[in-house]
Amino acid sequence: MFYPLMIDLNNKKVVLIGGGYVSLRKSKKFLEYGAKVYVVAPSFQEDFCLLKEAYAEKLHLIKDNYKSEYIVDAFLVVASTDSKEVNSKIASFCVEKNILCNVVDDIEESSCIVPSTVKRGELLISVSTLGNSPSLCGKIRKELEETYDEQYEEYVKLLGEVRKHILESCNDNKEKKIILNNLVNLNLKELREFYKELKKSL
Ligand SMILES: C[C@@]1(CC(=O)O)c2cc3[nH]c(cc4nc(cc5[nH]c(cc(n2)[C@H]1CCC(=O)O)[C@@](C)(CC(=O)O)[C@@H]5CCC(=O)O)C(CC(=O)O)=C4CCC(=O)O)c(CCC(=O)O)c3CC(=O)O
Ligand SMILES: NC(=O)C1=CN([C@@H]2O[C@H](COP(=O)(O)OP(=O)(O)OC[C@H]3O[C@@H](n4cnc5c(N)ncnc54)[C@H](O)[C@@H]3O)[C@@H](O)[C@H]2O)C=CC1
Repeated sequence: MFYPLMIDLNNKKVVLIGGGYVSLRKSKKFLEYGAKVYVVAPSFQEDFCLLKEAYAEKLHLIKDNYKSEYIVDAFLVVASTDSKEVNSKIASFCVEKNILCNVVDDIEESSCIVPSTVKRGELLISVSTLGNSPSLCGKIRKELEETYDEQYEEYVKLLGEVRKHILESCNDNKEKKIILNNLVNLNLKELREFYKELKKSL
């Protein structure tokens, strides 16, 4: 059973074995979330060069076939070669060493899988079908991107600011909860006004 959990990957060592399209897509995402990314493969999809230019410090490309020495100290490993045998060997090593492992061609051998995500600043929405249909994940993600548009970046940030002030200034727990519950019924314009008034009163 997969438990939905948010993991801080900042400066964590993530190793992807395989340098194809799937590895490229996943590497980009890990880099966006601050991981130190190592990719091991005998040959790389050409866009890895562009990614290396953008993330000179954080991305390391190692031209070699898989060897366990590349993953022994990893926090998270992605087995993303086009060989079932190699991917399976990587997965077994990770089980033995207690390393999180995402196997791109076998959910049964994966100890973690990657959901689709919509990120609007500090609002993060994830969608999973537990491997039944990655295409449905993509479809739902696109629908959510329309419902939760770019405005939500400012909206969630403001909610966070207002909440901080209310937690500091309101001592009545019941009242505090009612205010916080009702805040999310304001639209962005109303919330901006509310925040302006709140700051004036401090
Ligand atoms: C189990 C899992 C393991 C993992 O990778 O973590 C897995 C496994 C496999 N994917 C396959 C295929 C495709 N995957 C995508 C896309 C995504 N795949 C992602 C996650 C996951 N994929 C995990 C489960 C997620 C869940 O269901 O909750 C997403 C959400 C996140 C990400 O990878 O970043 C990202 C969507 C990004 C977005 O659009 O938002 C597309 C679409 C495309 O490429 O256009 C296709 C082709 C169409 C199709 O198959 O639907 C195959 C068959 C390979 C083969 O042909 O043999 C396997 C292996 C198998 O099924 O055994
Ligand atoms: N989880 C997902 O979202 C998806 C998974 N897949 C699966 O992912 C696998 C990989 O797909 P692509 O990236 O498109 O393949 P690809 O053919 O573009 O890339 C495969 C990579 O693996 C490398 N490789 C092969 N043997 C290796 C070894 N011993 N050590 C290190 N690297 C090695 C190759 O050099 C190449 O860079 C497919 O077999 C498919 O089953 C495919 C689509 C989506």
